[in-house]
Amino acid sequence: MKTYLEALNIILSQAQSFGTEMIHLDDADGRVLSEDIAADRDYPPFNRSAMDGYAIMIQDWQQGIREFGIQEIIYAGASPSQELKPGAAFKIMTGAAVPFPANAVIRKEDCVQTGNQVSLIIENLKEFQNVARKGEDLLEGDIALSAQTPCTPAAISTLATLGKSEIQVAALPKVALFTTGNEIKPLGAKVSDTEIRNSNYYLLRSLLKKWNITPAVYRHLPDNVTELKNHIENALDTDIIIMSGGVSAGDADYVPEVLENLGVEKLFHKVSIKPGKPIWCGKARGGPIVFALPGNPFSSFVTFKIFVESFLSKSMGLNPPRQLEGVFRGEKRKKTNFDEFFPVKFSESGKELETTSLNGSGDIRLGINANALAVHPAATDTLREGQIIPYYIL
Ligand SMILES: Nc1nc2c(c(=O)[nH]1)N[C@H]1C(S)=C(S)[C@@H](COP(=O)(O)OP(=O)(O)OC[C@H]3O[C@@H](n4cnc5c(N)ncnc54)[C@H](O)[C@@H]3O)O[C@H]1N2
Ligand code: MOO
Repeated sequence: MKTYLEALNIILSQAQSFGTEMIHLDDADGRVLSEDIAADRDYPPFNRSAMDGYAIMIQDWQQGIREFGIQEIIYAGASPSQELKPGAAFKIMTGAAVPFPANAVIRKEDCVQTGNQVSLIIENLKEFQNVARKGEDLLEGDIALSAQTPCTPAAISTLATLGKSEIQVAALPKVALFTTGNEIKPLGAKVSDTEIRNSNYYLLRSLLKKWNITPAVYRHLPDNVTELKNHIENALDTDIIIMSGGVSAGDADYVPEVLENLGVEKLFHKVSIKPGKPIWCGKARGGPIVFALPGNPFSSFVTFKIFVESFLSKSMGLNPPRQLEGVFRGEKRKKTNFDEFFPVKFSESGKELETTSLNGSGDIRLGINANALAVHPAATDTLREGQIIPYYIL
């Protein structure tokens, strides 16, 4: 049986770009740039006043002038009608261009204006005080954002500043999602005493949404070889097939055999982890990678986070989810000799990890208060207070 790191390496070696596409900036949230973005001009594009105040020539200050006649008012976006004269000041607003030969701005609070005269009540003044100089953020042609930058709010704001209303981003994969199981009913349907509702559809849909992916194909399939075969076969033109349930040892766990009979080459079946041991992963030649996740809700969740997200990250040109280290609080035993993933809450410092409640991988609340998944390493029987362990942020 593979360890999860071995399984992860196999999955990462399958990662590949899904191409690129042009999108509008309105739709860019969470997408990943696939082009370098150069500054179209210097930024700031002009010497920009950082304060509401008065713009003067430092040379006047150096010659001892402390009282100036106000020559003109400059609002943001405007230019003065005449060049600044010696001994004069412009009243100026934050964001306005400080026009040559003005080269210092004294903020309003440090001045007293009487009629059309302004007196400076400061001790020192430096050249370009309170002025953000043209090009000090970026020079025209500088790379402002490089390919593979995620479109965070800050990146989107920068793109807007640069006038990029259309951007090239990594294309999203075409995903088929199948849940399986005769006992699983859709929301709204009547459930008998032995049936349950289809939470994994909503779980996996929600996990995909974070990646801006909406499954192109979705079906709930019964534990029936013919139905499984027909629907999976029809989805072999996608980039990724994600399935839940039907992968362990039960008499109705047909998913691995159906996939193999369809020519999907097995990459691995079973990984030495808990939860998620029965995961099956394969690749159709020239077709999709298939993640057949175990049906228990917490198992589907963990295997999606560890395996599917790593695959998506690398394929989209992002760094895979990072393994961090934290200090375990409490005591935890394990019976298996597998790596065990368990839900934890990390403290504000991000360093202390406290176990949150979970009643096995079938717990319908999936360790709901957790913000991270910690790893109880295979070789350690008992985790003790203060032990350093790996974790992944959820
Ligand atoms: N003899 C063995 N039995 C089991 C093994 C094993 O190694 N030997 N592994 C266990 C482990 S670990 C897991 S995890 C489960 C995984 O089983 P399957 O992937 O075959 O999943 P199912 O049997 O179809 O379902 C498991 C569990 O999850 C519920 N489920 C399934 N789909 C959904 C859904 N869409 N929404 C909500 N809940 C779902 C299902 O009703 C079952 O309770 O196998 C163990 N058995
Ligand atoms: O590994 Mo299973 O995923 O515990 O229930």
